[in-house]
Amino acid sequence: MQILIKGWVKPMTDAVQYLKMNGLGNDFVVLDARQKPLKLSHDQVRWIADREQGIGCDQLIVLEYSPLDGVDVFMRIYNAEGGEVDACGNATRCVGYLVAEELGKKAVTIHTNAGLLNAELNGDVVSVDMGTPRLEWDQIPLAEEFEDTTGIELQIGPIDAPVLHTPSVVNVGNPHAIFWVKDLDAHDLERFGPMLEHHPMFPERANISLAQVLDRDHIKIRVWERGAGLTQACGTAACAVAVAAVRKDLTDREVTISLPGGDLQLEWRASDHHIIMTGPYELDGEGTLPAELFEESAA
Ligand SMILES: N[C@H](CCC[C@H](N)C(=O)O)C(=O)O
Repeated sequence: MQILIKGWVKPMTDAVQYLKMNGLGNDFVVLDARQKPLKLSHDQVRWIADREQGIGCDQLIVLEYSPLDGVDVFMRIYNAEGGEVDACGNATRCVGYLVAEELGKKAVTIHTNAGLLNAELNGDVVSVDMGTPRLEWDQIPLAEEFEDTTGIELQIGPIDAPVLHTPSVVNVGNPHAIFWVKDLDAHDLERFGPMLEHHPMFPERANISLAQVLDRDHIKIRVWERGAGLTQACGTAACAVAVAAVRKDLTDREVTISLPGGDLQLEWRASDHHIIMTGPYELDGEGTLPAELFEESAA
């Protein structure tokens, strides 16, 4: 049986084909492991994600069958550093497109470790219901208890002269810390990102966003992603920032989030507290992984 997704024909050979996709420049290698299960080691993921030695991507996405009835696909997500994570907004739009095209449906259900996500294909954009945010300190999670997660106290910098910051924290299937700034370009995120990602306050580390509110319906952000570093865009960060901005009454519930790679439309719906993220998807190409990549696992 062959699966045709816009020309991505899976020959029934041992070669492992992949698609290259991106959401606003946040790029992915997508493998379809539904016909032939794939068990990837940390090192194999890192090789695939490596932009010099391998194929190059921010995240590796593996499609599997979901064990749940009525669910169209299971989406497994690995960061470039090799670890598996539970949510990836931009990739969810890309997978939503792939599976909707393949099944000839407009709306599909995607199973992730963070829960079931509904994606709807509307021409050149996909809208994803990313579910409801988790807002309690132990759901982020944080190492210390905070009543108000719209602004926690975070000591950063040298022991003898620490600087107190008060980021907002939100979990949208993965942990996010949002630092509100007046001028996005005045901060060296490449330098601060890794320190903040690994701050002891975040036992599962965190995705770090700098957010500049431009208007009640527009926020500009840059993101240092956990396990991937600076990316052109981060869908879950856009979701987290939109939720945090409403909680702090900085914006209304429908907001445009501008990232270096482009804009996402976000709504944190008042009726059911679901986060609806709408944005583009792009199919960049396809290829075949080298057979030797899998020889080591046979060894
Ligand atoms: N780095 C994220 C996963 C990818 C998120 C991002 N690519 C997105 O579009 O949401 C994490 O470790 O939680």
